[in-house]
Amino acid sequence: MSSSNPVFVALDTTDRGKAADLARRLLGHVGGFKLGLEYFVAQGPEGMAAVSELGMPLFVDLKLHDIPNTVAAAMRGVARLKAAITTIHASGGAAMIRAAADAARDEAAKLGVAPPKVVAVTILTSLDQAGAEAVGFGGSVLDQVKRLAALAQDNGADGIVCSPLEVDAVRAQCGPGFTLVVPGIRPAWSETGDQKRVMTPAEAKARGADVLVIGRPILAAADPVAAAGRIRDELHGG
Ligand SMILES: O=c1ccn([C@@H]2O[C@H](COP(=O)(O)O)[C@@H](O)[C@H]2O)c(=O)[nH]1
Repeated sequence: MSSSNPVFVALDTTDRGKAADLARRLLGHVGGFKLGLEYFVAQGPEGMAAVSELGMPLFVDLKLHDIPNTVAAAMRGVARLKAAITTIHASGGAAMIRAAADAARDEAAKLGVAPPKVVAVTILTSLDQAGAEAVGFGGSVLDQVKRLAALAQDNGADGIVCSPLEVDAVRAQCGPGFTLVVPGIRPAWSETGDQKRVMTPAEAKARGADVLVIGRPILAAADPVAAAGRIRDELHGG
């Protein structure tokens, strides 16, 4: 990941021209680009290339969650996109996590490229305690995130996705080499929207997040480049 700028901007759009234009404008202001399911469904692999050809690290956020055989096959396709980071759901279970991690590494080796970091989504940052309980996660959100982080780490994942609120506890549990990808980032000047477990970029970074995923605070700003610059300044203590 970019050591100087941990921000991956979530280019959440279905529009290839808009994604590529924003990515071009944000070059040098963020550390990488994240493209998700809405973009992939609309634009496919060619649409991903329209952003990856700009040369910045690409985060392919498809949150795969299926039986191990299906996830492994899909993960081979993700590796062919030359993603730097990609996601699965930790709740897919041990065998699914292992299949995803093995497939990513195996396909990348065949292509002679670096494998994507396979990171496992724990509890979505749009869920609060009540929301997590409603889908059947018992105990505190923090305990569930720690449990899923251990499952992911034990089965070959490179890291997890969690909210900034869990970063220090997961870091203590999983150690320095485990990649913590953190959405739910909200500068003090931005709206929370549907995110429930949030923190500012500087707070999340100080707690030990490796990658800060930021969408609407940049995308919905009147001037996305200025918003990205403001976040970068805040991360440097400005
Ligand atoms: O738990 C999760 C996992 C993924 N995301 C993704 O991050 C971005 C956040 O966008 P904002 O506009 O900054 O809220 C978005 O692409 C989500 O799909 C997440 O928010 N929480």
